[in-house]
Amino acid sequence: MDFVGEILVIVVVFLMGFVAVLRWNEVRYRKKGLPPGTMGWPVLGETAVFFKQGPSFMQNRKDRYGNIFKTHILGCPTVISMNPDLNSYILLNEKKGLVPGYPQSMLDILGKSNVAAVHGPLHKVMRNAFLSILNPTIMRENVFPKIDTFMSSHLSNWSGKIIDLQENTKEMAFLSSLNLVVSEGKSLKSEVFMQEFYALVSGVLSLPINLPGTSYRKGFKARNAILDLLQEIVDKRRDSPNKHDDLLAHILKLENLSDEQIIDLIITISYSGFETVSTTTMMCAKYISDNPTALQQLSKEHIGIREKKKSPDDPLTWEDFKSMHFTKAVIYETMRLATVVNGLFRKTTQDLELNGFMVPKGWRIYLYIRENNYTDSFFENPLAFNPWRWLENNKEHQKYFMQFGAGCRLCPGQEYGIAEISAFLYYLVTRYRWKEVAGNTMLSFPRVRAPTGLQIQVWDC
Ligand code: HEM
Repeated sequence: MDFVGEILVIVVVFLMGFVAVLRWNEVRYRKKGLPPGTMGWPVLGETAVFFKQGPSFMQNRKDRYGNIFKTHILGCPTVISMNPDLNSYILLNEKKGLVPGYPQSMLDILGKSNVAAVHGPLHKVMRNAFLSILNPTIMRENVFPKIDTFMSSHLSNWSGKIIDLQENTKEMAFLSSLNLVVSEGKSLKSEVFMQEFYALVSGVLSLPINLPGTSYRKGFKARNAILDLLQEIVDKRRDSPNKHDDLLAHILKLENLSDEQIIDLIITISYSGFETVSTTTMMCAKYISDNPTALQQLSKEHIGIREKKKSPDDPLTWEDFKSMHFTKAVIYETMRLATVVNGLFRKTTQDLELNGFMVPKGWRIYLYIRENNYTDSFFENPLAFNPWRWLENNKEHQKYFMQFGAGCRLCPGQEYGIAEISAFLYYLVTRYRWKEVAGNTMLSFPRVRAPTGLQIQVWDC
């Protein structure tokens, strides 16, 4: 056989090998009653194509198999549901064996007491702890004034500068919650802390492959560094006679929480409000500058609040925040149109029948909620930025708006997050005018992000 012939034989053998492995992987998941779909490669499944194609991966499979199908992503056999009513049912029925099913990477990196990952009695303990430290009185008297002071200072001296809103809002979300949770945050090498935190965030949704250079390995290392920093703060606090006025002081008053649970709670607060808040804030600024009528109405609301104050520099009050109805509508509409949260993960604790399909025990379910936001029977003219729709009395579409989740997992940081974004927008709109600099492009999946940043040129009002 000549050289070309040998190469051909090798290629054919390889191709046959690939096909055999793919086929074997399909056959081993062929159980009666499972939804239709494909499983891809052993271990890797269809993760790469899922991330690469995002919404079109979903649409292709929906066209081929219907709105419930199986696949293998992020290291697990997974059923994807694009059925809005089934998604609501799953979120409202955790007790029927539909518990959170976030990928292993998230549990390893955010900790095994992370509220969003645990279920049963531990979930109750951690969620109650969370709700008690962000209760309405603490929110009004302690948290909101701090958010306001932080935002007022964060948005000072922007005039004449080019600001990268993506970087800036990330920094804002991280520092704002660090400042609130541990008041030592600022003096505590916050730059080092921030870099470790960014590495932790990138590892949270990754394949759990612990090899040098993987996001998972970097995220895990960052977790350990953050654990050391936080443990040092907790130890010092316990030995300190000084009084502190931050969320950690409230957390340390809670009974029956171990140090590990306290630290996981701090990481959860910082993580949960990081990407959601920073992305929503960045996209709010983008949408209002693209929609002059919305910007005009927002300015009117904010200037109205400022004009009622003795001095324009007086801080925002809780009552001011509560009166910002149009601001809240802008935030909701931004979350809908940009789809800050694409989907939620659940896991079955027993074999379950869902919509006529069998989902085996231990499988993941990915509730793909993105599509609801662009369905015209839920949101008329869904591709238009229309904050006014949230001021109407139509509650029907709100049932399908799941950006804050639903049921016993409904986001407990919702008001805190909206307060941060509202205060940011207030100082942006009342102090500055801005214009996007050319060359900004946006990607929408798996995260909303501007690969080269979102630059704006800023002037004083
Ligand atoms: C615009 C901002 C935000 C969005 C879009 C958002 C979205 C969500 C969603 C969709 C869930 C449900 C997850 C699930 O069912 O698996 C959730 C849960 C959660 N969120 Fe938020 N969130 C935001 C802000 C925040 C903030 C600022 C915090 C912290 C202060 C926070 C803390 C949490 C926690 C701890 C949970 C888990 C609750 C549980 O499992 O009981 N979130 N969030």
